Order: sequence, then C-alpha cells, then structure tokens
Amino acid sequence: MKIIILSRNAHLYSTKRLVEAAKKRKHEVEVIDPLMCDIIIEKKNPKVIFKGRTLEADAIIPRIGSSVTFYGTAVVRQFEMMKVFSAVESQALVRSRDKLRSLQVLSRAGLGMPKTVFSNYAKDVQSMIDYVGGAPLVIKLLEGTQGLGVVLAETNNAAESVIEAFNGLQARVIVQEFIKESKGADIRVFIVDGTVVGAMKRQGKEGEFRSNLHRGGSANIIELSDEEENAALKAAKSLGLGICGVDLLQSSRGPLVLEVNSSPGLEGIETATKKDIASTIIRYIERHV
Ligand SMILES: Nc1ncnc2c1ncn2[C@@H]1O[C@H](COP(=O)(O)OP(=O)(O)OP(=O)(O)O)[C@@H](O)[C@H]1O
Ligand SMILES: [Mg+2]
Ligand SMILES: [Mg+2]
Repeated sequence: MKIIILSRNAHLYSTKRLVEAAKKRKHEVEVIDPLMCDIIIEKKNPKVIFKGRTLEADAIIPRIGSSVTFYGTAVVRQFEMMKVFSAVESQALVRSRDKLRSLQVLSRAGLGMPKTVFSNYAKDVQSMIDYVGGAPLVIKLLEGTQGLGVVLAETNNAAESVIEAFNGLQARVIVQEFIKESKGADIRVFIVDGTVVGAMKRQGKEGEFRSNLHRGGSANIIELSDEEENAALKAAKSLGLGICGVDLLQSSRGPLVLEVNSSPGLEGIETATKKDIASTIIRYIERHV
C-alpha cells in the first residue's frame, strides 16, 4: 500500500523509523511536509496538491508539531475527506492539542488528574491559588510544550507574581495542584490501537520537577500496574486517539493523567523498551486499510 507520513522533517528519528518500518513491510512510503500542501475543495472532488502533483495514498501518518496544528490538521482532514485512512483522526488531534479541552474530556471519563483551574478573570489571582489549595502549585502555559512554560511556584507570593506576569503577556495559563509524591518523575505510556506497546518512567535531572527528556530527564523501562494501564487506555479511548503517548503521575491517590500526546516521539520509548514500535504502527495501519 501507499503510505504518506505528514512530517515537516524527514530527518527526525520518528519519521525515519516510520519510513524504515513501512519499507521493511514492503509498502511504498513518502514523507510530505503538510505545510507545503495545497488543499483544493470543490463538489465531491477533494484534493491535496504537493509541488504541482495530486497526492494519492491508502493511509497517512500525521506527525504534526504543535506549532502547526491548524494547517496540519486541515491537511489531515482533507485526506479523510478523500477516504484515506489516518493513523490519528484529525478531530482527535485537534482535541488533544488543547490541554484544557482534553482535561475536561478526561475528567468526564472519570480519570484521576491533578486538580486544575482555568479562569478568564485575570484580576482575582488569589482565588485561583486557593482553588488548588495554595502553594506549592504548578502554573502551565496552555500552549506550552516539551516542559517549557511549566513553572513550579513554591510560595503563594511566587505563584501570584508568575500568574500576573503571564496575564500581563496575555498568555493563558492553567493552575494545577502540585503532586509532590511523583518526585520529579512521570510515566509515558505509548498506546497503539487500544494496546499498550511500551511504557517508561522518566525522571527529571537533579533538582528539576519536570521529567521531560528535552529538559535533561532520563528514561527507564517500567512495568505498569493494572490501574496505570487501565487509566492510560481509558485516556486514549476517551480522546479517540489510535496512536498516543499518555503521561501519568504516580500519586498517593493512584495514577493521575497529565496529558495525552497525539504525535508522541519514538526515540525515547524505542530506546528505553528496545522495541520496534514503528513496525507496530505500520501493522496497525495494515489492519485498518
Ligand atoms: N501538577 C504537577 N505536579 C507535579 N509535577 C508536574 C505537574 N505538572 C507537570 N509536572 C511535571 O512537569 C512535566 C511537564 O509538564 P507537562 O507534561 O504538563 O507539560 P509539557 O511537557 O510542556 O507538555 P508536553 O509534554 O506536551 O511537551 C511533567 O512531565 C511532570 O514531570
Ligand atoms: Mg509533558
Ligand atoms: Mg503534550
């Protein structure tokens, strides 16, 4: 079959691995930058044009960076209109990109999460702080990624100044209860087609509460408890994601979902688990086309 990987950079580890896996399984595969695609809409004849050529495929794998969500998902949607199977549905992609919206959906699904507050009323900073039980607390930029824009405020005064600073920059933030028992670690659960295909525990570097590998954290393979596995699977299902990385914190009241990533990186998880997750993704596509 013909597979298109929508990615801005063919040299990224994840993109390269997906190309390799597709070729190994005898598929035709091409990496296309979604930002270089034109979308043609007319009665019953949707098309995607890339460098003057009309694209055709049996399946696409969206690897859409968060800075290009709007245009990237428009291209994914166009392929869906052309009845091309997408490994991640455009609707689910959009939904998962919005931290606030995903937390709302996850909370309805009955999943545990750090208590989270969002307010449109910037003046009353003190009540935002009070809602989560005061400092220490975590302040997050809604559009943050790779741990940037995530701040731990250790005192109420610090919390107040940071929230005010973000407000002054017109940046939208959520305020979250700080889960100290997780001790600077989180769990990344990689899910493909409703099955856990790998899990790792990421530990932030010394003195860092953020466990992101991009912030210098390290990763180790981990055996999930049933409760953790169920929480991750339920999170993926409630957001409708065929491929995703669910981030959990281990807390005294059980696993808490932090976020669900719809273009999870393969490097960390394949290195930690020594599994060929790229091929698992290709096999998932084969089952659905
Ligand atoms: N409420 C919290 N309590 C304790 N630690 C937290 C909390 N929120 C975040 N952290 C730590 O900070 C890290 C980064 O936070 P989060 O995953 O929410 O944002 P992000 O990493 O910027 O988003 P993305 O994963 O999409 O790049 C988490 O992996 C976790 O280690
Ligand atoms: Mg994260
Ligand atoms: Mg994320």
